Amino acid sequence: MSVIYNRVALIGLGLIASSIFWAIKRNGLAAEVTGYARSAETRDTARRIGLCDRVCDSAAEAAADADLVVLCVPVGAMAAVAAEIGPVLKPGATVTDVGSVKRDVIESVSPHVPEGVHFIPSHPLAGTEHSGPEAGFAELFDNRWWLLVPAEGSDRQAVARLRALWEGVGSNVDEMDADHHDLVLAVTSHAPHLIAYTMVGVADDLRRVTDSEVIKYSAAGFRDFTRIAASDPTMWRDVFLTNKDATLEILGRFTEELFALQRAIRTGDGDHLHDYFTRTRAIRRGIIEAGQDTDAPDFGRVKQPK
Ligand SMILES: NC(=O)c1ccc[n+]([C@@H]2O[C@H](COP(=O)([O-])OP(=O)(O)OC[C@H]3O[C@@H](n4cnc5c(N)ncnc54)[C@H](O)[C@@H]3O)[C@@H](O)[C@H]2O)c1
Ligand SMILES: O=C(O)C(=O)C[C@]1(C(=O)O)C=C[C@@H](O)C=C1
Repeated sequence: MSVIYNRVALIGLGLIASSIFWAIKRNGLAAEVTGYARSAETRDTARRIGLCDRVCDSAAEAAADADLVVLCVPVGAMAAVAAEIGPVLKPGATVTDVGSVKRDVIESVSPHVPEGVHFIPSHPLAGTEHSGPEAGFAELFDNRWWLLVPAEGSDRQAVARLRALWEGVGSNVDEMDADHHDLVLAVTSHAPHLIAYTMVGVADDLRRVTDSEVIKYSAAGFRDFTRIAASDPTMWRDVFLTNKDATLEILGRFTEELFALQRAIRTGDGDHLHDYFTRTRAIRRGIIEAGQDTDAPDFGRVKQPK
């Protein structure tokens, strides 16, 4: 593949930034990648592991002269970082972000983006429960969605160029409106994370009753919850504070369904439970059949006779 941006700057050097760096290097998509992280310790680690061609001591130094700046910090830190780099951005450059929430990021970053610089928010639908500069790997975005959230009237050439970069790191790219994005992600990512955090919290409370059995005998379903609940506390605090309305809307619906299932269990309504689980199983089969979860152990096996 060929160079898409001459110089890319990564602000915030954690899981997502380091994965972007390794994926850019894998396919030679930029001539130079600069980087900055707030803590000196993270910058030292980045230098030690060769993360970025040049690690800078300020966000402004990393962003100056960049053709593309990627904001890879927690959603709540986006505004401060944008304010710091705004004055040094060169005309014609593009700024994007990888934040898990889009409306809030647009409102907090846009005021700091000068005229003549393209701001094209984006979001990779890929991650792990790990964080920090050593957590990244080049394959993270392979065959995952990467959503672009351009404002109406955005420069289409700038959008196409950013699309080419994210396709170059292995993703499938789609465009979406910010509010729709935040609602969809509240269903598919934000509410599920909150439920996992809660379930693990409940188990931890119970542990005092059952000693270490909850951990010792934890079945696969619970182990999946513990993986999700190990995700970065700062990142997820910011997600819930900035995608408040959509998350509360989905949690409201979740609670209603939970009460209905609770009632079915109490009244012995097996038909309700069976019908409900049949419906949800069909959703899982649909995801696998659409080829959207190639990591799943049951991938390719769903067409067996029922
Ligand atoms: N982890 C995921 O699964 C995932 C997936 C998709 C998108 N995202 C989004 O990507 C962004 C980064 O997440 P991550 O998982 O890479 O986090 P991370 O914790 O691994 O890295 C965040 C980095 O930002 C730095 N940072 C924090 N505040 C800063 C500030 N004010 N100035 C400069 N640097 C600062 C931290 O030191 C760290 O290096 C978040 O906005 C998150 O919502 C995360
Ligand atoms: O796989 C995981 O560990 C993730 O939580 C990744 C995940 C998700 O919910 O799917 C988390 C947050 C994002 O903004 C995008 C992806």
